[in-house]
Amino acid sequence: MAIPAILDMWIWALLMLLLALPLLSRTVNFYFKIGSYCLLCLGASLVASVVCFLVNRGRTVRNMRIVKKFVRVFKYFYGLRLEAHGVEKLHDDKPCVIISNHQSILDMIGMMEILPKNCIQIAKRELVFAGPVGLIMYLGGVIFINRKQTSTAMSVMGEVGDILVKENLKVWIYPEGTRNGSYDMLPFKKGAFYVAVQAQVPIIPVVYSSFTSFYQPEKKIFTSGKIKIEVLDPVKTEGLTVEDIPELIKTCHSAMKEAFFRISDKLNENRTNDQALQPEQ
Ligand SMILES: CCCCCCCC/C=C\CCCCCCCC(=O)SCCNC(=O)CCNC(=O)[C@H](O)C(C)(C)COP(=O)(O)OP(=O)(O)OC[C@H]1O[C@@H](n2cnc3c(N)ncnc32)[C@H](O)[C@@H]1OP(=O)(O)O
Ligand SMILES: CCCCCCCCCCCCCC(=O)OC[C@@H](O)COP(=O)(O)O
Repeated sequence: MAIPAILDMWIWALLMLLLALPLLSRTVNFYFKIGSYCLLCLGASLVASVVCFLVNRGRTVRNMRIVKKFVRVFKYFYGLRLEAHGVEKLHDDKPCVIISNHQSILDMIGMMEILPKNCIQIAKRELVFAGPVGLIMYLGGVIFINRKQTSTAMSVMGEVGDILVKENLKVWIYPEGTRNGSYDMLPFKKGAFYVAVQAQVPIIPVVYSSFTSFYQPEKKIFTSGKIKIEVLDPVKTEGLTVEDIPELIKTCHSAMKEAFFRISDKLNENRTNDQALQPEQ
């Protein structure tokens, strides 16, 4: 008996939907999680801004302790387990430049997990306009730079170099200069190294394992997962000058890249060969 064409079409449509459901649910899950993360950031920023005003009455790096308390809760909402090693290297009450790889807007969770006291951050200027998120960054002492204008960015970073020792501050900079979700590390921008050499303070590299085991925006994947954090040994800059900066960058980049592949490797097992993190040849 021939199935009426209209019924046949509906059966096909239903079959297609059932087949697409896992993909659909993955995509729905991805946007739900990212959307909720942004809303969480906005809402928490608003509340944290009020608390910061009440407690510290304005812009001060001390507000970052309040930000930390809020952001450190986020990992539980997304089933992210963070495992940090060497964090004690950040607890020296002395100025330094902290540099770390930058993979996504989720990096805030990893940063706030280990952010030491009196540590300001360098951010792109656009973020100051992200509503309450920009407000809480401003209140927390974040320094905003215009990446499109090297000269002004350099002078702002130069000012950072001046206050580090004067005010016993640390500064956290993402030397890749932008989010990088690839299986590798981008070449480093030079600003962080100029600041460290100018202030003659150590550079402390921090490496986060690849998020690709649980977070791949291009494939709409955002599941629970594990982030390994490794704080590497401080790199001295005493006695160095701007001529030493290219070598300094190479030293930091290769140490971080080695650590990145090492701590990401285990998260790599279920990845196809061509995608696997390939250690430097
Ligand atoms: C309560 C709930 C809250 C929930 C919400 C969360 C709130 C969280 C709160 C708080 C945490 C906030 C965390 C914020 C995170 C934000 C992340 C970002 O936005 S990352 C993007 C911005 N960061 C960077 O871009 C830094 C890295 N970039 C640099 O350092 C660059 O060097 C820069 C921008 C200074 C210039 O970049 P170029 O693109 O021009 O490239 P180059 O190659 O580095 O420099 C070009 C030439 O300028 C010279 N130069 C660079 N810096 C110099 C300097 N300081 N002095 C002299 N010359 C310098 C270099 O020698 C080079 O010259 P020759 O080509 O070698 O001849
Ligand atoms: C009013 C609009 C509000 C929009 C919601 C804001 C939610 C923000 C979530 C926290 C952002 C934390 C800072 C961060 O990680 O920014 C990423 C930048 O490095 C991006 O640089 P780039 O675009 O990769 O060059």
